[in-house]
Amino acid sequence: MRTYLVTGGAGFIGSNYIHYMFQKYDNEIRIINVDKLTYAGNLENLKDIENRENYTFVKADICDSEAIMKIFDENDIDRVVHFAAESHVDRSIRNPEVFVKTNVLGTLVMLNAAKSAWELPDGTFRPDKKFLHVSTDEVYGSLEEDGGFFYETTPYDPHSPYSASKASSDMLVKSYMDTYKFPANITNCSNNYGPYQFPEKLIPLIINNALQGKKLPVYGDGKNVRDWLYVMDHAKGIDMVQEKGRLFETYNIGGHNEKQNIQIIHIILDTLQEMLPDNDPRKALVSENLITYVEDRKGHDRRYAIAPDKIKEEVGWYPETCFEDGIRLTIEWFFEHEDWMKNVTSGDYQKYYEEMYKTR
Ligand SMILES: Cc1cn([C@H]2C[C@H](O)[C@@H](COP(=O)(O)OP(=O)(O)O[C@H]3O[C@H](C)C(=O)[C@H](O)[C@H]3O)O2)c(=O)[nH]c1=O
Repeated sequence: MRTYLVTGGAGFIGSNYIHYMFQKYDNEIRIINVDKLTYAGNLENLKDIENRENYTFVKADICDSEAIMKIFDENDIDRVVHFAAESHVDRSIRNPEVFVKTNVLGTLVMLNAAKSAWELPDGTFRPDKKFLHVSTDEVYGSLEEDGGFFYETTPYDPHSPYSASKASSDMLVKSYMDTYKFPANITNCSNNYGPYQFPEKLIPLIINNALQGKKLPVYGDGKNVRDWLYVMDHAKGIDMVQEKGRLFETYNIGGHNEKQNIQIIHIILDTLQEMLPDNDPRKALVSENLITYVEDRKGHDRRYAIAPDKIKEEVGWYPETCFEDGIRLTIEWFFEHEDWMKNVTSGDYQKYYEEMYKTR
């Protein structure tokens, strides 16, 4: 039975990946999930699988090399899938340090632990051990409004402290592959959306605010473009890259679904109107009048878009969920998980939200 070590498995993408993996492999795999449980990590995301015999949760910080080494000492890990990261651009602009610590140093700890567990005396690695580093398309910088794509060969040009920290972590993984022939892959994904996403990110924030009749903050002119990827498609892509991709390669994973932020907001409002029953009091609150143009994000990247070629040709992956379906599935999930949203937006979230939008 293959054993996976998933870092950041209680977060948004990590928890969806764990769900995907158990749906696909059921009892054929074992998953150890190591997560620090920051504000963005939530064991509620994994409630339905927490009692599985082939699942273990370890609360630890990936920067704690002793705790990470212990996991490798006690388990014969076959696959590492490294999600754990600070991920919110706005937070990185306000407080970059924690991004460098978790994203850069934490990745180094993971690399060192896997290397020392998997390395043979002759400097080669035990067969069939693989490390996958989950990263972002933001490392490539920003595209012009009217064209072009990010390719795996596009030079890195990160702009925010967040993307700079992810670019650094990618470079560390690359250096381990180049120097030690460490068996790894890097994936760079576009903007994810779907169940369990923390409402600091555009889509869940807009859904949550609209349902409460709160203002919908649009940064700048609202015409920045993101390439939206349904999170379960991403989970499938990661698994396919790890099993079918060429070792040492980078694969971009994009939604091929470019939309301006303002378009996203209109689609959400229309879909909410359509899905809410007439007798639901929230229906009257959902309105375009909530749209509020606010101060732009500093250094706001204009456009991200990923070329479809490499992962499709080499691995056979493509995004299966069209945005219309993905957004309905997401909204349906939020309707069914009102308590989840209430829990994650209580306490510190209010403080964060008020501070973030004080000047906006
Ligand atoms: C929260 C918020 C955002 N925006 C704008 C800013 C962006 O142009 C777009 C999406 O913002 P968000 O913060 O959701 O995501 P990105 O900054 O594109 O970054 C995200 O996608 C990449 C791939 C990652 O790697 C990041 O980890 C992930 O956070 O909406 C607004 O206009 N209003 C708002 O209230």
